Amino acid sequence: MGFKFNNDRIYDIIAIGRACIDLNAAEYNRPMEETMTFSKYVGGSPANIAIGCSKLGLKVGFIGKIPDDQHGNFIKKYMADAGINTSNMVIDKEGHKAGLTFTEIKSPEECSILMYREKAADLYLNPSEVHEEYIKQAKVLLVSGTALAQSPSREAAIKAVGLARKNDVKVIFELDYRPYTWKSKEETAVYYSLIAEQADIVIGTRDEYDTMENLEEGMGENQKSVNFLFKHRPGLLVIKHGVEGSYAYTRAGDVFRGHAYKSRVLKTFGAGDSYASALLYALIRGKDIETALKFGSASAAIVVSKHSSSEAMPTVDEIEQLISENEKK
Ligand SMILES: Nc1ncnc2c1ncn2[C@@H]1O[C@H](COP(=O)(O)OP(=O)(O)O)[C@@H](O)[C@H]1O
Ligand SMILES: O=C(O)C[C@@H](O)[C@H](O)C(=O)COP(=O)(O)O
Repeated sequence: MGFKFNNDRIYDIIAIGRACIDLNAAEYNRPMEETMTFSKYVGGSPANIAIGCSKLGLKVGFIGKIPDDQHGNFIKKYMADAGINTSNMVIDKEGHKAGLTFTEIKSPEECSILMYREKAADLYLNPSEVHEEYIKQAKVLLVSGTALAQSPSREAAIKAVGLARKNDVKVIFELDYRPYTWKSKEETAVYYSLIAEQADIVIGTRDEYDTMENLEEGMGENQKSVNFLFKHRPGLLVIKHGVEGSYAYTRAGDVFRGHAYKSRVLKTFGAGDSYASALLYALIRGKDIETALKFGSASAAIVVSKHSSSEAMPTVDEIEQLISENEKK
């Protein structure tokens, strides 16, 4: 069973949200306090997903705001070189800076991120900088939950969803909960449910669904989330459970399980973004949901074995090879 997209569009997917900088610990197995060297990559969940999709061969566009400085130049050039259309990446003229994410690799299982999101340029994307002419050229609009954290980026993202709905562009909501940018969990739940109810596909971890439902982490249940969201617009819900794998629920009542693949894990971050890019690639290319879950899991297994989130995004061949090696076992 697959998911139908509008095929007469220039872009397979347009993502809206942050394009930032990741500074990943270049020294492994030590706390950040003792880490002296970091490697720079483009980061930010929607940018990572856009890069992953482009590397898989999809035609990708991006809507966002980047700083008017060396980091902004780096982000724009990297994304353009990755094949992404950057015509709707607006340069901030008010002195806002790039969001920075430092990562810590204490052990393959114990990783964390430290985000600098104060006055990040992406949060200043204005609704007037979101254009219907651009959005209507896409099959899919990918909205990152973090874009809803503050105004005016919040209104920009809500406008984009409205334009997508008006122009029959499928809305994919990646919950992408980063507490650093939000004022309160109560507020997060309000905006998350508002957009999830209007989306065609929602993707998130079990904890992120708990946040959307305004529950303490660990208190939610997949079936209750599914019952709630299928009262609204979504046709497909994807709930991720880390190394335990993931589940996809369809409005028709089907449930599919995706298993995580064994990997030589270097760090855990990057799993979610690589998973989303390959899952969406597979769905957009008309593959069935079970195959899409395999694509997502295989892509994540590859990225957790590498140092970055964006640069490490795999090719279709690498993903297919990992899947077929596991099917021979
Ligand atoms: N340690 C791991 N080894 C292999 N695959 C993993 C690992 N962690 C996560 N994955 C894969 O990545 C997917 C998304 O990971 P998850 O941790 O649930 O999301 P997020 O990174 O957004 O928190 C999982 O469903 C699984 O397939
Ligand atoms: O999303 C960010 O701003 C940070 C990412 O760029 C970083 O690489 C990361 O944390 C990715 O983790 P994931 O959500 O597990 O894919």
